[in-house]
Amino acid sequence: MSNATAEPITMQGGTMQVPSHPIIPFIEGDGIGPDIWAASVKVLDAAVKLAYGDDRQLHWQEVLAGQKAFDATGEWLPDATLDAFREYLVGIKGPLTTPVGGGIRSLNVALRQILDLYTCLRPVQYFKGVPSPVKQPELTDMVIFRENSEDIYAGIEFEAGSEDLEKFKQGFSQTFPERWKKVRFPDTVGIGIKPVSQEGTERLVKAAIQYAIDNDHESVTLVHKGNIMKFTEGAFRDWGYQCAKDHFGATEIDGGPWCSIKSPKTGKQITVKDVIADAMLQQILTRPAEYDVIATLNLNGDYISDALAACVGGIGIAPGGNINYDTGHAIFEATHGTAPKYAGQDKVNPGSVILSGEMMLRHLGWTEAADLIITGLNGAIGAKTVTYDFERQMDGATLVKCSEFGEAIIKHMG
Ligand SMILES: NC(=O)C1=CN([C@@H]2O[C@H](COP(=O)(O)OP(=O)(O)OC[C@H]3O[C@@H](n4cnc5c(N)ncnc54)[C@H](OP(=O)(O)O)[C@@H]3O)[C@@H](O)[C@H]2O)C=CC1
Ligand SMILES: O=C(O)CCC(=O)C(=O)O
Ligand SMILES: [Mg+2]
Repeated sequence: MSNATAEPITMQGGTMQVPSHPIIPFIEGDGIGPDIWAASVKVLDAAVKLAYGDDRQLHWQEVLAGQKAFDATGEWLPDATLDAFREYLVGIKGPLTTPVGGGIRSLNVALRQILDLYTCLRPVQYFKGVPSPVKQPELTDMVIFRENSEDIYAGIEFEAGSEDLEKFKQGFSQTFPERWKKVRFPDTVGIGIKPVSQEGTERLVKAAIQYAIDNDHESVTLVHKGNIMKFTEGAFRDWGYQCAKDHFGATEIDGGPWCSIKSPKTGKQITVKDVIADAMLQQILTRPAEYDVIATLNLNGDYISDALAACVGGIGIAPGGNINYDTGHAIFEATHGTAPKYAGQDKVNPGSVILSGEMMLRHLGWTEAADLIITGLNGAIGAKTVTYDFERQMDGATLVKCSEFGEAIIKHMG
């Protein structure tokens, strides 16, 4: 163990300053969270050690959320946890449970909203050898920019039969009597509100286009259901194109609305296009090579993330990060949830959190350590030492536990 002092990551003049021994807050998570975290932290520490010896080290600081927090403090998301993510800028988390129907609202969504982590960044790539339900999984190579702060995830809902709904109904039906008549069963209805703003759209689309420029991508596709939800999803499309023009000098192709940007880095053209979400969900199976960077709204992004993860071998290796590119705040986390039926069995694939950690290392600029994780993961999959989710679909594979898969990744790093 190094004796160097642990320090916070800071932002100075819009640039992230990463000390050699940064303090990284982590949430273990509910359900399968503790199993996955135990395996993942070993992989992340091993990659850093192998890449930098004693010169660098991640200093983990546990913060509480979910059941563990409630049992210890009576709060599901204690202020101390939010303060730690605010102060230390970059952190990582396991999945947290959200009850369906009633109960607490999503703690995962709350973290994103309170810290204004407006981008949910979810890269989807194929690792050779991973079993997949599609014929050419290697054609799926996309990066999802899911808007994380708006849409129906803002949680403005009125429960059927509640006093609040009665108040909402009164105000709405008096102000907009013709529209209220369109509600089919007004006595038993529950209502949700879907806010989508120009500012919210613009910062997300700007981040997606900048990412395409920085990482030499060919296209950015705005995915929406704007034919039906004209002033939310349709506006997302229009504001997205406007953003491409205003901030990146995009020009229309053949009279629009598709447009093209000349990359200031490579001089290549980047196409900005759009597609309606249902068509996109069939085309990711039939023509995945046509999609590259995806910019979409919150709910679409949630559905698309899991669908694309399935195409490249499943949610067990689907990573993500929730990022505010302006303040530098970021929390990395798997795409999957708490899979409660597997909790405590040391069984599931820790790949999603390990790859979320790999994204975090890359975000910190620790690319050598990040690269070692990819090498290790490819090695473990290549050797067919895999967890149940892969083993059940792979010929001649050796079934290993969650912890053993982490150890196999470490073994194959160097
Ligand atoms: N960001 C977060 O913290 C998220 C939290 N959630 C929450 O998680 C809870 C459970 O949600 P649920 O809908 O069951 O979705 P989950 O993603 O938790 O699980 C669904 C299925 O996905 C597969 N799976 C999930 N994780 C892994 C893994 N690490 N390795 C291998 N397979 C995996 C399993 O499939 P199989 O049965 O085929 O083995 C599992 O049964 C809910 O409360 C939900 O709100 C959900 C998503 C994100
Ligand atoms: O917060 C939750 O429980 C679910 C969130 C989710 O599915 C996601 O962000 O992908
Ligand atoms: Mg989801």
